Amino acid sequence: MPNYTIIINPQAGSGAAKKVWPKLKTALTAAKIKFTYYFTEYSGHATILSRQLAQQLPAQQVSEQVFMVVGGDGTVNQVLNGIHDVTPTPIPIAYFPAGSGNDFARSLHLKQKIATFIDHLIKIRQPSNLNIFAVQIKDETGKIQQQLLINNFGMGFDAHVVHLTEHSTLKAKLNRWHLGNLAYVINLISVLKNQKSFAVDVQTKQEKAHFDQAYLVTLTNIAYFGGGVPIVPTADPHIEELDLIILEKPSLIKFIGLFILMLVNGHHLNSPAVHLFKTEQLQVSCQPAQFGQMDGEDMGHHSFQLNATNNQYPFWI
Ligand SMILES: Nc1ncnc2c1ncn2[C@@H]1O[C@H](COP(=O)(O)OP(=O)(O)OP(=O)(O)O)[C@@H](O)[C@H]1O
Repeated sequence: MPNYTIIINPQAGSGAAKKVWPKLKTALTAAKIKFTYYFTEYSGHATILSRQLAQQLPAQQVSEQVFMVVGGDGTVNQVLNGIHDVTPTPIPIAYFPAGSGNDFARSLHLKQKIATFIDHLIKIRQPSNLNIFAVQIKDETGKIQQQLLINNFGMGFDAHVVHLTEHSTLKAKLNRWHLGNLAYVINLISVLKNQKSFAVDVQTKQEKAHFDQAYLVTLTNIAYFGGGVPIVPTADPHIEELDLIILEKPSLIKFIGLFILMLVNGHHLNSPAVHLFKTEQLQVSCQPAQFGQMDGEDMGHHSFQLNATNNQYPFWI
């Protein structure tokens, strides 16, 4: 059985992770699982903390280590970015979902029930490789960021919703009644009123495309975004594939119709206003500046240029 280094984000799920941790800790101890644990202390700390902890591991212990995340999609993203290149053999990541949206867990059917999680954990013998994306993000200042992502990168509509939600107290208030995702729905209405269309250029290995009236541009590794909205039902992290969906600005009535189709049967993908690229490498850029989101984290307001490729990472799930 591996040694677990556990990173808990006490803020995830507006405190859900902090609340569940004592019960999870008791269950891990009862199951005789070996672990050490650390709480994140500020936003972005999971990357720094996990990196430091991975760097401190004696070489002979690396093959027995698993890093476990107790938090949401953003914390998994940060731990992955923290540890992925520290050791010659990547350290697998286990995950107990305790965030607000938990889209990564949803796409992998991971369990939030402690007993089921522990039962499964003790049966795992080897990691499973999943697809992740390596992205290079350049903004209008020329600043380049290299990041790994597990779920999606969005420009425009979805990122605008994330921006408003992350900058309001509504999500925290609603999370008290386990209704945090309602904050996204409420902000979605405000974004519907304010989001303008924008220009997007796409280049894949196979084709080039330009859209003058893009509204939502989302590169995704999984079926969901925004806490369970099935944006690309065929996207699957078990498949080495980049899925880019572009929605051209629809009328309000058409948007509502597409949204209903998306929730009901995924037939929004058949609309002429929706364009889906499935590829192994792509470049996408937007003009003028738009809000961006990566794995549900606000990336600010920029004219992004994105380069993305597939990668594989071992998960202990
Ligand atoms: N101690 C802390 N204080 C304040 N913010 C923190 C702390 N630790 C982590 N964070 C930040 O909390 C944010 C949210 O984390 P996370 O995405 O895991 O939870 P969530 O948003 O509730 O879940 P999901 O992404 O699944 O919707 C991240 O941006 C992270 O940097």
